[in-house]
Amino acid sequence: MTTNFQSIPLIDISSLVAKCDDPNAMKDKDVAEVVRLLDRACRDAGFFYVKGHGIPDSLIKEVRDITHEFFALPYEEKLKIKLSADTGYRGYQRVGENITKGIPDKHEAIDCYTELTKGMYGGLGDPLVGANKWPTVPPNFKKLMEEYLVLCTELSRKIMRGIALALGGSVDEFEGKIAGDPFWVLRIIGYPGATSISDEGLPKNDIGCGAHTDYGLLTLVNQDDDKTALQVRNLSGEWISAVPIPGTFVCNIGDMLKILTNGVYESTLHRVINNSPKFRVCVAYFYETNFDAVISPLDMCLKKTGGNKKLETAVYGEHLVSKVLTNFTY
Ligand SMILES: N=C(N)NCCCC[C@H](N)C(=O)O
Ligand SMILES: O=C(O)CCC(=O)C(=O)O
Ligand SMILES: [Fe+2]
Repeated sequence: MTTNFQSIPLIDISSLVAKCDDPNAMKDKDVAEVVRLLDRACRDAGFFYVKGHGIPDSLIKEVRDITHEFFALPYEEKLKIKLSADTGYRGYQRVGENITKGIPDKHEAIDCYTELTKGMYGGLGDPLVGANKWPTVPPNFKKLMEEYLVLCTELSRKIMRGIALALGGSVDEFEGKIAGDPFWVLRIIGYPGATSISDEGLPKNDIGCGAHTDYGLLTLVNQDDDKTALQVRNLSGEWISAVPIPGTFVCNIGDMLKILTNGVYESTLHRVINNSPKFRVCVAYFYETNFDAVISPLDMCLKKTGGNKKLETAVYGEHLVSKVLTNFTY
């Protein structure tokens, strides 16, 4: 639904993280307050920062540092894990290879997904079949990212528990058939620094990632804390910067959660412009539904919106595959 928000709310989720698996969680006044703040943030902006998430700052920082190290390698080294249709769209893409609304983005990235095998889900996932392409330099890259993925999955499950309560549902509303077996996407992204100068004499850059929405339930953004580049669009079309706040993740809602809530929560448009002269990295973890989940508005959300189904039913895996196939020219 989104509003003319001018800033992105920051929520301390420590009580939710500690207690969301306790059957009496909602009776706890600190949890109830987090739930209320989540509801406000998801309605107003579809974007929020979280602190008190329990993932060690040292690990979050190591993930960004190793990402800087990888992108600083010679191009030939990075090409050893090149992404193509043959790799199931997994691996490294150079600057300009990913396309958003027809325009090449000024970013390079490694894309990883839950591994799929041929014929799984009746062939729905076949374009994405393959093993992830992890770099062998820096040597501990795969191990670190896999450790990080486990923690992001667990944290996302907990935030989704809070969101389920925020909608007035049961705590496990998004488990079972919706996301009892959540698919994940990891995008390890590098944005080259600005090399030109604006009329005002400031560094300026091309668009690092064009305006888009995310595809699934919830995104956790781990961004460099010394460059402001991520921008979120409010109702009047103003771009509000998600200024880095050390120790936090930027969280945002994806298309599947928008459908589930019948638009009560928005998958807000956002884009990236790195106007800093320095190279910026972001590691974005996407917590998605089950790959084959059939997603339509929940009854409790239909009730909140006058009973009319505003959004079409979607199959998550189809949505993802159609996006991935248009993000590349092959
Ligand atoms: N898995 C997710 N959400 N990836 C977001 C990528 C957004 C850019 C992409 N070219 C696009 O147009 O969607
Ligand atoms: O670089 C960022 O801060 C966000 C990237 C993003 O929006 C995405 O990969 O979907
Ligand atoms: Fe995004």
